[in-house]
Amino acid sequence: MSIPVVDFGAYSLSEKDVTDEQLHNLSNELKAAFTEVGFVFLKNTGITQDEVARVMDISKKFFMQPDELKQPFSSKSFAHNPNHGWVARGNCFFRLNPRRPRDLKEAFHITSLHPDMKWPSSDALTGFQEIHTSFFQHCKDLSLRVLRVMSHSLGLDPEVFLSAHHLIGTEENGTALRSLYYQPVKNEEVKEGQLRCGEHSDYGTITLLFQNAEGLQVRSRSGEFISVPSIPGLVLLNIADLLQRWTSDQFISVIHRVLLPPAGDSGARQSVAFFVHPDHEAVITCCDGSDKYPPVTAGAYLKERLKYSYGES
Ligand SMILES: O=C(O)CCC(=O)C(=O)O
Ligand SMILES: [Fe+2]
Repeated sequence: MSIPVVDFGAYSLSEKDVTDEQLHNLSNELKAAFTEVGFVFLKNTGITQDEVARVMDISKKFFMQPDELKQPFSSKSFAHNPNHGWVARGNCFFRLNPRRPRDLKEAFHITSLHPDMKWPSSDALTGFQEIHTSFFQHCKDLSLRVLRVMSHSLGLDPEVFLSAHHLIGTEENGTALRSLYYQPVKNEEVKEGQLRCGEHSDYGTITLLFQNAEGLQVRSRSGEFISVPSIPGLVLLNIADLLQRWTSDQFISVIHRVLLPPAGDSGARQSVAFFVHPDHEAVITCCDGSDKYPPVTAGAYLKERLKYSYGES
């Protein structure tokens, strides 16, 4: 198995709209990837490698600061949104596979673009808010385009997924931009079984992923883990659990993980993930009209998943 590459140029962010024929072709290519692999590389999306590099550079400047300077931006310290902000390495939040020791990483989360949110703004971090906000918007725009193609590929009303994603960037929706920093690994400090990111599947509808180094592995249908290359300029897109449920298991959400670097590799690794979730109040019902899964609101589903994974809501 390898991850297919699909040219999204016809519906890139620089295109106003897509023709019926282009939509039809894109639908066919993406449907094959979503039903057989669950992951796909998109090229020519309109999100440029320069933008990705800017997000990673400014994030890295934030992460490289001493903890005292990051602490004021700690998640849970925001009254408006407990998911916004810095999550320190070693935080109990970071155990995507609860059977393994904590993941070796730290992160900065953005879920709300509410004007009252507090952002790092020291001279060294000039542009942090603007760079992240603009990237969030581009990821949102691309995700909505992908969701439109998806509903087309299943022969559904074009609005069926889109109408449940109106509130991205507000308190009423769980979509998150997560900038991740995997620190250099010193072998003598690693616990048995510890990874950069334990085995898991994502919770929402789709995830966009940008990475600057290898390490990601995806589990194939036959059960073996396949290494995914890191290809600058391409967007890695995967199906997450709620969309698998929504599509009555037609689209598959697959397990993935991030390995430790090979012995002797003392490099850090960065990635940026955009986890798309429907609006908290959206009711998710099997789109083929079956009752394979009972209806659930996206907010209740997310809360349950977080409780199970992290023992918190
Ligand atoms: O860093 C990566 O490449 C993947 C991270 C991931 O899968 C996640 O945070 O859900
Ligand atoms: Fe993931």
